[in-house]
Amino acid sequence: MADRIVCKFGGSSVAEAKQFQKVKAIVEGDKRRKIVVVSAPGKRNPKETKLTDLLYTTYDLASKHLDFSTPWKMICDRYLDIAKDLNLATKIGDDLAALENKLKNEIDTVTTDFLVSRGEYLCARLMAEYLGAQFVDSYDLIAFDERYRITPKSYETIAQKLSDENQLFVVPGFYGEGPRKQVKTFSRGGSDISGAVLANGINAIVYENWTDVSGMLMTDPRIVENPKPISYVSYREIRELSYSGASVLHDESIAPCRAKNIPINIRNTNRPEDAGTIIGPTPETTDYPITGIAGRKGFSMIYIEKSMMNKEVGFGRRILAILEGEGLSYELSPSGIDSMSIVVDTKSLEAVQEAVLEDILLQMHPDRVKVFPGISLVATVGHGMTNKVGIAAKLFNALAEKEINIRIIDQGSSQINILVGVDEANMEIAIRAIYDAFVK
Ligand SMILES: Nc1ncnc2c1ncn2[C@@H]1O[C@H](COP(=O)(O)OP(=O)(O)O)[C@@H](O)[C@H]1O
Ligand SMILES: N[C@@H](CC(=O)OP(=O)(O)O)C(=O)O
Repeated sequence: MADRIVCKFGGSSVAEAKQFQKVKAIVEGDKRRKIVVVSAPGKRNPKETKLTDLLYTTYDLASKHLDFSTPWKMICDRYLDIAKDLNLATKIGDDLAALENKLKNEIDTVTTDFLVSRGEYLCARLMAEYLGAQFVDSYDLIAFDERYRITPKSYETIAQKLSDENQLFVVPGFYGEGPRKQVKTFSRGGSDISGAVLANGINAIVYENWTDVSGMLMTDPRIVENPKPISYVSYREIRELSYSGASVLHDESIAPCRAKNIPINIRNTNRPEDAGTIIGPTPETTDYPITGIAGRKGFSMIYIEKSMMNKEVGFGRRILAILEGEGLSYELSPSGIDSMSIVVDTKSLEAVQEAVLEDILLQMHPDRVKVFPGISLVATVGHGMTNKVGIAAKLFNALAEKEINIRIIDQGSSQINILVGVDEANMEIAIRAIYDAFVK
């Protein structure tokens, strides 16, 4: 079996014709790069809107029978410019006109997921023509079951449909086939998952994830100026970091690679000479006790207080059952003797908050129940922290010096992640304080 590489190019790597040219040079630079996955064109500058967001706006307007010409024209211009600048023969204008017609005259037959998926679909069509590669639709490769899990059959389909080892394939990221034959997208940033699933399906020797930074940095470069790069990070560490907000890699893209020990290499399309970050199975010793810091906003804390709670058998289980009954998943649940806090996603809570609180009051008879919105979670991650004395003290001291009130503390049993909950307004300050304490 020949060694093959799956390479995924994110929105920033396909934002315009000159980025397509860089992609071509990269793909042609290593003959093992046989499967190319693309996102929809991203921002050409920080002020621009991602094409995926323009598609969401277009759908929103079209479905309300409002004028969608402004975002739609921006979408069309992006594709037409790329096709023109690269002298492509594809009649992309015809595809766009057909889509526009559907939006105007048959909007009831168009779903959000279908329209938004066209961002990746059209980009992949252009890329396939530009690279002289075979286009394969991800709808024909990746299938979801009723609970939106990727079906095991998908991996067999991928192996079979992409079996020609001499062929270069281009596949759109971000979507697949839903359980009712509809187009179904992943969550935002999901092209990373598409690439990982294909890497698993074809037993790739490496999954390359090409973006606009030279690998994973110790924290978000939009928060700390020039954070130190990470040359190696374990699957477990990256999962904690990406789940907690390190948006460079979608957290659900780790499992498909981890299952087959396929290393993930994060690389920079604008600096292909940089080695980037390798993500692999084993922990490695690093210069610092921590590997990275990440933060995510948008959480709420449900706080429940009841005297003698610890003696009430099944209290925690029944509270969680109430959440389950409303289809609400929870992130973490630090508890005391007479109190319990449950951290949930604010947006998901909003839809069911009234029902959840009513159920808790009626079924659990608490002394007090209150929702605190506006919480962010900051994760400090690293194998180097395990069994090391003083790490937590240093971290809390750094936050205290900045007068940041800690709302939640959770050191997972894995010991490779210390999570703190702070007010959203303090998230960036907290990340900078922790970075300065451990790295500077
Ligand atoms: N720890 C981190 N290391 C590197 N980049 C990070 C980190 N946290 C957040 N980012 C951001 O992730 C961005 C890359 O992800 P994304 O915008 O999804 O790229 P793409 O369009 O290539 O998929 C970087 O430009 C950077 O701003
Ligand atoms: N285009 C989709 C999927 C994706 O993965 O994009 P990117 O690779 O640019 O993060 C999104 O914006 O969510």
